[in-house]
Amino acid sequence: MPPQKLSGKPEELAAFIDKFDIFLFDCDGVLWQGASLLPRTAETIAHLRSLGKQLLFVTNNSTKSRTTYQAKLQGLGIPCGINEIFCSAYSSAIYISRVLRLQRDKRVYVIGESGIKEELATEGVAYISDDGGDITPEDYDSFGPDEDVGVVLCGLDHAISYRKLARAYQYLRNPGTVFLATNIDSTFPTHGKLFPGAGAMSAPLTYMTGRTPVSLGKPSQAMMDAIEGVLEFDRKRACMVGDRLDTDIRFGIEGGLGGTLAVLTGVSTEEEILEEGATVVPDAYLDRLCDILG
Ligand SMILES: O=C(O)[C@H](O)[C@H](O)COP(=O)(O)O
Repeated sequence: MPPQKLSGKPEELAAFIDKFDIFLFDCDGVLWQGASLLPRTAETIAHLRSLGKQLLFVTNNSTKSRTTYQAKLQGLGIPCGINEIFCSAYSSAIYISRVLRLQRDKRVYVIGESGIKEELATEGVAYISDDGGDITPEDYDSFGPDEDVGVVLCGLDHAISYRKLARAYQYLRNPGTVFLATNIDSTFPTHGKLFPGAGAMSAPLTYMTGRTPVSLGKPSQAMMDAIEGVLEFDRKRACMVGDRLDTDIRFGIEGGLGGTLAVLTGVSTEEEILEEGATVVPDAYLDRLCDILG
């Protein structure tokens, strides 16, 4: 069935919203673009809360920790609890400490930003990273496989460099080193345009090593399982709201959620949503999130 466009159709929209007790919100491209909140977002979130809906903010953006997201949301006028936030930096840290159970004497080599480092520290996982300066003759001599590095974890890094990648490549030459990515989004929506996403950071390593990272962000169900590990909810009464078909909407569909709702303020376009033969199709879509307010 083609997805229903719900903008400007208050009755259909109310009936759709009524089907769910919990809404999982993607962040970049749904709530905000970069530092700018999209129009009337805080009001829309408050409206859903006033209807008694449970909310969860689920973002692939690993540059911030849950604590920093909580401060960002609150600063933008969206009060929320820390347990309402789930980011790919957190799901990666949980995966490394609780699923992989990385030995205490092993370290994680991080390509990424403070969000990953903070979440690893909270889980008690030791990590190293590189400052990313120019590679030097000494680096060519000293870089090499390191038995102490058990995991290479790659996320969005606005200061990605040859040196960071060269070091990761040496660690990954050891087949025992686990290769993880916080998420593998090809692009990242900000300032009304698309820029390279986290997947563009790990892709050169895949090209170099022939190895594909395990991704801990949407649409990976490892993220859904991690969410369920901390929050009990009925999947059939849950709706995933997102701007991206291949991550958010696919995450909801493959997770067996009761519904998926796309918005057109981020990556995926109306043409892609309505494309004949599309493999990932939301149940419904809106021009923008605040259309929920009518
Ligand atoms: O490349 C990335 O990391 C992502 O494009 C970005 O951070 C997505 O965040 P989300 O839309 O899940 O909030």
